[in-house]
Amino acid sequence: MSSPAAPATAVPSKALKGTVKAPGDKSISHRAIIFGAMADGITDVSGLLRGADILSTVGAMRSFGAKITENETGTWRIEGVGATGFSSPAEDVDCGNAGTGVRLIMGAAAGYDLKARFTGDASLSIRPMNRILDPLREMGVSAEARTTENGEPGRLPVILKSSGDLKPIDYRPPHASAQVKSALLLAGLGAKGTTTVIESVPTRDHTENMLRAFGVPVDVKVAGDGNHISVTGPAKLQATTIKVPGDPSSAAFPIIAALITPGSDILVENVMMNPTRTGLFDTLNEMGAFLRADNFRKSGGETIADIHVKHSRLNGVTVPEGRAASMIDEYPILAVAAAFATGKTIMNGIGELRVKESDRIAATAALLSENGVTVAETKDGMTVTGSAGKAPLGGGTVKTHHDHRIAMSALILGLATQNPVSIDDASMIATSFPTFFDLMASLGAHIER
Ligand SMILES: O=C(O)C1=C[C@@H](OP(=O)(O)O)[C@@H](O)[C@H](O)C1
Ligand SMILES: C=C(OP(=O)(O)O)C(=O)O
Repeated sequence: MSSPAAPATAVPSKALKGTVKAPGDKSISHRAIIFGAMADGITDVSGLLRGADILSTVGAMRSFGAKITENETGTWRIEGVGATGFSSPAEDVDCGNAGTGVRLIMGAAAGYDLKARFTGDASLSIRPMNRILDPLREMGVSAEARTTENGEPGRLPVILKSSGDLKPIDYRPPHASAQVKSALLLAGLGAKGTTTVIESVPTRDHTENMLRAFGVPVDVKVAGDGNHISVTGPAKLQATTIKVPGDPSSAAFPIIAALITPGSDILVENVMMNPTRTGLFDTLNEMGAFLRADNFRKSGGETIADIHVKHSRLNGVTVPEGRAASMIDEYPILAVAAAFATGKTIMNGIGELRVKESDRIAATAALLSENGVTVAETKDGMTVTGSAGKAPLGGGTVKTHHDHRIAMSALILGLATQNPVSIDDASMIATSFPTFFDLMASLGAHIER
């Protein structure tokens, strides 16, 4: 994104009170737009996240030939390309700040006869793409990518060329990644035969669930060496109707704000409780948080619930490494909660955080130490020493490195520190949580822009 930097400051706040609704899930929103664009017929999507990442995906899908409109009630209508297939975009496909967007779209595009050039913002342009381009090349795709000045290959811009006639593969990604799994399953729809992704650690299963909703069989075999997830191509998607549930990764911000701000008592409604996404809630429960999920119901094929949260005394814990995939985007905000706990919170096996929108281990460690919290960083983890309920000093100005989750985590910290916490740039928050400021203000949080 090229919007000008927009500093913001969180001021120590009174107790947070009230009821809010979690915004639409980002992962499910990307998939709804991409799958709807590929499908035969008209897909209606309600509850879509209106974040900048999703708007980039909408733009990308239009450039491949889908017709997408939003009506006055906020429902999105997608007329998919169906049997015509994606066509080569006339312009660069700019995926903005969205790793999920660019990786899933490159996988989907690989299944068609086309050529496309993919670009992104400063943050996306330094994130690794060979994790999907290498297996796509094995399937027969030609992909040229940039090598950085430091010699790191596989960066955007990427020029992808495919005949659409792909070879199915069996692939075990070296990192736990739903984006890699999803890209390969989408490419597999265009291959003749069965493409299998083998996951040693399960990652979010939204692609599997949503492909089934679009009429594509997805086979999952649980074996000793992991889950074998297969699609058999050529396969066609049939348009459907999607209701997007609320995003647990966004809900994490008001939830932790309430846990650390004395006297708080809030309800966050509409939170997706898919077990591949709820590792943070398990961890907070182990830390002794008052967190009660209630009113479980089904929405858009997922279970959702309302979460009641009260300010709590937290204890430090060791987060099991096997849980990382189910809370991968929540470590920066967990580290903020850990700053208030009694004892140390040890987070290991999270090297993947170094290749997100920013190096989130380094950025989180800097965020905390700038504000008087003791934190030790390792190659693939960090340990936070909590203040045993005492408000940390605060007063720092945090560098957000084009990273929405670092920006929001710093502002939440500043609601419960002794002094205000500032950030250099709040503009990226709109990528995943465009209603963050209004939602937090409705709970009584004092954040100045
Ligand atoms: O598939 C998805 O929707 C996502 C997968 C995760 O990335 P990785 O697959 O790189 O772990 C996560 O960090 C991202 O926010 C969304
Ligand atoms: C890592 C994230 O997203 P993406 O990979 O889609 O940029 C995130 O939202 O925290």
